[in-house]
Order: sequence, then C-alpha cells, then structure tokens
Amino acid sequence: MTRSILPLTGRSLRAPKSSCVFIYDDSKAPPPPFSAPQGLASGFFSKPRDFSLPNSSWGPEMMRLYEQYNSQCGEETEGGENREGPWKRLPSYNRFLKYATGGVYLSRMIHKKARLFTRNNRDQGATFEYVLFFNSEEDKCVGVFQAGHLLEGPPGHVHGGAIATMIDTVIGTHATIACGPVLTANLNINYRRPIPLGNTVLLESSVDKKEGKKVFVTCKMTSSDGSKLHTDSTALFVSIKVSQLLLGS
Ligand SMILES: CCCCCCCC(=O)SCCNC(=O)CCNC(=O)[C@H](O)C(C)(C)COP(=O)(O)OP(=O)(O)OC[C@H]1O[C@@H](n2cnc3c(N)ncnc32)[C@H](O)[C@@H]1OP(=O)(O)O
Repeated sequence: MTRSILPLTGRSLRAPKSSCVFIYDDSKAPPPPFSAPQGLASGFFSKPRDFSLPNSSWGPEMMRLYEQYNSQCGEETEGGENREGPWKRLPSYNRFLKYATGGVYLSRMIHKKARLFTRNNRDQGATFEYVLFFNSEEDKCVGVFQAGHLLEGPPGHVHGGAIATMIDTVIGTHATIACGPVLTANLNINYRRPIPLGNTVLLESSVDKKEGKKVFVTCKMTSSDGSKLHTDSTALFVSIKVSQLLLGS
C-alpha cells in the first residue's frame, strides 16, 4: 500500500505506467468557495506538472535508465485493463501539499510561495532532474538523477549537499512508503568518488529494519552503469504526526 505525508485517498492522477506516493483526489476535496459551471472547471484548474516525466534536458543515460524501469512498470492497456509490473513510477510535483485532498486550501495558508527544494527551478536540466521508481515485492526504491550545472561544489563536480539531497529524497520517499509520514533524524554518508556535473547517477535504497517509530534505511549511489560507487549511506527516519508538523509543535 502506498502512503503519504498527508491523509490521502482515492484515485491517482492518470499518467502512463505510474502509481502515486502522493495521491491527489479532486473528487474528495472540499468544494471550491465558488461554483464553476460544469465543464469550465478543467479550464480554470490546470493539471499539475508531473516532474518525473522526461523533458528535453534529459541526456541519453537518464533516458536509458528511465526506459529500463518504466518498461517494467504496471500500466493500463488501451482496452482499459491493468497490466501488472513489478515497478511503479512515482509522480512528483513541486508542492505535494497542494495536490493532497483538501491541500489546495492548506497550501494557500501555509507559506503559499513554498516549493519543493528539488523541484523549484524552471530552467530544465539546471539543477535536479530525477525520477523515482518503487518495487513493492522487493521493497526497493531507485532514483535516477541527472545533476545540473547549478549544483557545482568542487569545480566541475557536484556539491556534497546536493548529493545528500538526492540521497534524502530517495530514502525519505522509501521510508514514507514503508511507515507513513517521517522525518530524517540521522543521515550518514560516505563520499567515495566525486560526481562530474551533468552525469546521471543511480540510487538504490532498502529498508533494513523498523523498530517502533524508527525506520533504518540504506542507500547506494553509483554511476549510471553501476561500475563506480559514488556514495554509500545509512539513515534513520522517525515517524511523526503530520498535524504536529503543520502546527509547528
Ligand atoms: C518527497 C520527498 C521526501 C524527502 C524527504 C526529506 C526528509 C527530510 O529532509 S526531513 C527534514 C530534516 N529533518 C528534520 O528536520 C528532523 C528534525 N528532528 C525532529 O523533528 C525530531 O528530532 C525527530 C522527529 C527526528 C524525532 O523526534 P521525536 O519524534 O520526539 O522522537 P523521539 O521520541 O525523541 O525519538 C524516537 C526514537 O528515535 C531515536 N532518535 C531520534 N533522533 C535520533 C537521532 N538523531 N539519532 C539516533 N536516534 C535518534 C530516539 O533515541 C528514540 O529511540 P527509542 O524509541 O529507541 O528510544
């Protein structure tokens, strides 16, 4: 079962070969403060952009890995049947609060200009380009990241903080799927080999154990062909109540 940082229900956004971690159900959202005539609503409320889909900045290695996992994802056939596949692509939005049930109103009240750190740059390819896939049978999460030129740390190479962000994104998503809303309590990273800017890397995470509120996750980051190890890391996530987070307690 997929779970989210907010209490979400219902059908997922339609996208090819995908399933949602953060599910948006407009049919269960509170009514808008005004009534739009039938048929006009879709014109007023544009569909959110799913950043996990390919764009023109994705290089050949990014596309190759995307195709590799996406071709193993379940999908709805043209006949309307669901074809099973071991992997699911996880859609990604620049403010998931907005796309949760009722979240559109909360998103206006809580820092309405806030945007997800990894999805806040309109210049495609400049920062984080990525897509995550989840395999529920094997309980594995993978992230395919292409590191843009604005992530520079050492000349020509990716900043260590940006690398930590990539890891936190993959393992944070994995921990959320495993346990519901969580926060990173501890993240240990061994940086083994620098990542040249523009390169595509592959991150693979696994949940090691769950102990009460705690979930322990490990993650390995390699070059796109798996031949070079860039980082290995371990992390602890702790379950939280979303209400505490939203109320700031
Ligand atoms: C879709 C994109 C996904 C991206 C995911 C991104 C995730 C993030 O970046 S989250 C942001 C960064 N993290 C934070 O800001 C967290 C800040 N810290 C906190 O809010 C709290 O300290 C928090 C929630 C981690 C733990 O607080 P609390 O819920 O009170 O837990 P608490 O009861 O003290 O501890 C629970 C258990 O965890 C252990 N624990 C807590 N923190 C740590 C730690 N840093 N190291 C080791 N153990 C710890 C405790 O010892 C305790 O263990 P036990 O149950 O065995 O006694």
